[in-house]
Amino acid sequence: MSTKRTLEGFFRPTQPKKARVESSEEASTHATYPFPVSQFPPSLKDSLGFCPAREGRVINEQPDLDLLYFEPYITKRIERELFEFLRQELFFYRVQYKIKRGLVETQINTPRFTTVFGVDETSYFAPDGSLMDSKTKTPIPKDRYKCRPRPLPACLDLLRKITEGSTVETYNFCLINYYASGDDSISYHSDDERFLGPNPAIASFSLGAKRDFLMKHKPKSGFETQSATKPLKLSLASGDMILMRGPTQSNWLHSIPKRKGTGSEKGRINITFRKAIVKYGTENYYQYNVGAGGVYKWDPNREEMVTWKEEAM
Ligand SMILES: O=C(O)CCC(=O)C(=O)O
Ligand SMILES: [Fe+2]
Repeated sequence: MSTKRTLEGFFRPTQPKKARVESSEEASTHATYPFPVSQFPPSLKDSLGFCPAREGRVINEQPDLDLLYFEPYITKRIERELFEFLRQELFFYRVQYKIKRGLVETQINTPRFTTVFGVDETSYFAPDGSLMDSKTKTPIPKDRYKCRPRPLPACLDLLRKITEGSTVETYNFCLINYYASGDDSISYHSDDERFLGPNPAIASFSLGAKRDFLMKHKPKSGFETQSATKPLKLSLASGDMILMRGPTQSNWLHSIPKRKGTGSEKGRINITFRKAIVKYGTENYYQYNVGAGGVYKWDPNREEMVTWKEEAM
């Protein structure tokens, strides 16, 4: 063995426990990002061209329900790589906020990691990353938003375009949840905010650990007779995508309940694509998915989310 190789071996840094995910040289940058987000490696980009892997199955046999379930959407060949890539490349938040009911103020700790990209229809990002007014095509006034909207990084924008093609809908927002373990959850809610317009379509991807997705009809008011609806339980697997559309959001609630000992500790990423039509939607999404706290990033050596510090880059 030559001296050179011996020395190289001596100085080689200790390997991380898990090999880092392959990532390409170019990355998406923006003044609002804490750090650049890598582009998909060619292996991922090429295989996404073959998605959806299956046709969607319509689930609409109950009142006010219209789902299109792709089982899976992301081909088996790449779902693991896509999960590892996104978990490693994105920045996340653990948002805290206060709600006031009457005189009582309660602190809410969002029980999952979140992040968001996008801007509502009244604005768009110019190629240089600046925000423009959709009507006048001129730069927006500095004070239009209480938050600092972020463009979708190239990797998520590619997935958005593919999703638009297969759902025949358009989206300008990408929200991401990371459920680190079975203790992370989202309680029963519906995504029928007025800023999404009537009958919003929401495309929701699952990657990583399998988790139960529960749906139940909204309670009827006291005067109405209880409609004959059955709660629904879908076991969402890595690569699956569920499109919720039509009257679904205004009539049904959905949740990911806490779960123990079913592999949930391996972590699950949920990606939703939505379309916000007014400025308030942008402010709401950044308030509840970025907030004012610190940045978290996946640490491949510790295999957990850790607080990210600028000097660590
Ligand atoms: O994680 C999921 O599958 C659902 C997430 C969700 O409902 C939401 O972010 O509004
Ligand atoms: Fe939701």
